[in-house]
Amino acid sequence: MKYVSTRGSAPVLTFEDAMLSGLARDGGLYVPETIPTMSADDIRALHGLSYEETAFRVMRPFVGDSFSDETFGDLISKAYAGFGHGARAPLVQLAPGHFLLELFHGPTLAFKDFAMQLIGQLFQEALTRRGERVTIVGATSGDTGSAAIEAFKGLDAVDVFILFPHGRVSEVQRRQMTTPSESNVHAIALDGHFDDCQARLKDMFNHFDFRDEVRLAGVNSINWARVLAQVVYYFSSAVSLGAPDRKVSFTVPTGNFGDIFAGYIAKKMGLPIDRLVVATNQNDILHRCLSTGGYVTDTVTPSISPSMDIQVSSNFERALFDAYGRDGNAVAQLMDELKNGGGFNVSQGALQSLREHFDSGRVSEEETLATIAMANQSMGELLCPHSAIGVKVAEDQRNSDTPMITLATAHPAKFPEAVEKASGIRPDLPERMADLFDREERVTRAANDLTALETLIKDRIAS
Ligand SMILES: Cc1ncc(COP(=O)(O)O)c(C=O)c1O
Ligand SMILES: N[C@@H](CCOP(=O)(O)O)C(=O)O
Repeated sequence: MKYVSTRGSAPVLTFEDAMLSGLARDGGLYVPETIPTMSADDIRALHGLSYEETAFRVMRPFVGDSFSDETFGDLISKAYAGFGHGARAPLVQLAPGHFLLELFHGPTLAFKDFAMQLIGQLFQEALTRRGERVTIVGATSGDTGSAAIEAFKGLDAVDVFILFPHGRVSEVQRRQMTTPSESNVHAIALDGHFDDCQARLKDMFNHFDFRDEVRLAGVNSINWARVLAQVVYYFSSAVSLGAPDRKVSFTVPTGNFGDIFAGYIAKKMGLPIDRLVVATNQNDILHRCLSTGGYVTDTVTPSISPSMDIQVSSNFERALFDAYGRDGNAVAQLMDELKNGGGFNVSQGALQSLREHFDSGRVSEEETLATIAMANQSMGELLCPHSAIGVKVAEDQRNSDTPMITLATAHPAKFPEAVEKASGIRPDLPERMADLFDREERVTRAANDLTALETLIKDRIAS
């Protein structure tokens, strides 16, 4: 199995090398050269399997020779052992034909744990075997950072630096990043918004002297392994509703387009998915793009769903690569226009191709609060604001022929203020996190400046 860059001119890599590299050296994102498929019988055979067994069967063809069957199976088992629900990703019914996929039973209470817990294991295994060490730098609007710190803390083959936007993550998210005491993890509060954090991260990858000196690696969804691990729950949930003999649709609260892109990969693999619906908050670049064809950045407006306060949506590049017939030069040109002019227009052909798979909807702050209240009263489910955005768009767009699965991407207790304002209920953190607010915080404030950030990282590694 080989991986190619969306911009067409970086070296072709194996799964393991793509995983350890993060961003491709031409600035693009790695994708599989070809997408392995599963037949209807292969999918039917997933009925009754555990989440871990499903994960093995869905992901195995993408991994190639990088890990043996036995090792890969063991690492999957270790990854999900700490989840707080036997099903790992339970499906609950909200209304006739509408289901909620609860992805918040992992250690940091967000869907990021599904991928991060696994790639923590894969990194440690691969780096120990190779006798190598890497520096992971991640950008977060709250959940990726906490999941990464949780998954990589204390591992001896990695140092982890997480850039988060100062003052723009929830208090629970911040404390999850700043309270672990392990010396290999570092939380950095950047003066800026999430797009600044992500832009500086990409600058570091494109600054080859720094990249090679610190042996830079990434665990954002620029890393293909992150996307791959998220493909699994599309299969597990669709199968539990009757796939491959019944089609389903998914609505996905979306920011960086990684989670919904995993759904697109599941569809390409053969899972009968009807619609993939992008649900955005007021930072709605994806909804605007799918509606008009114009991908034009705007200022990031803080919202009550802070993890989705994103205007430059990294993985959209992977969708564009397919929509432009896998033409890396065309994608590179669009990304240059984005960098230099703040946007681009998607060609008619590419837009039509995107619309064959994706629908979209945008939810205001008021609608988000109203949906939390409605779901609590009428559906018996306390939603986080991100999941509420998904439920609102799903309710607006679903039809009676095809079951709709909405992804619940975080636990309501990560965003207690918004949930309490909407429902009158202040959700509690699980018992194992009950002392989160008593733990000591460790954080470095930093300017939005590439050189200063690189110096900070190099100094920390050397000390
Ligand atoms: C709770 C939550 N919901 C939704 C999203 C959006 O997911 P994606 O960036 O994969 O589109 C994020 C951040 O990634 C998140 O943390
Ligand atoms: N919402 C994310 C933003 C980063 O997304 P990623 O999937 O690319 O890691 C977050 O919570 O940090």
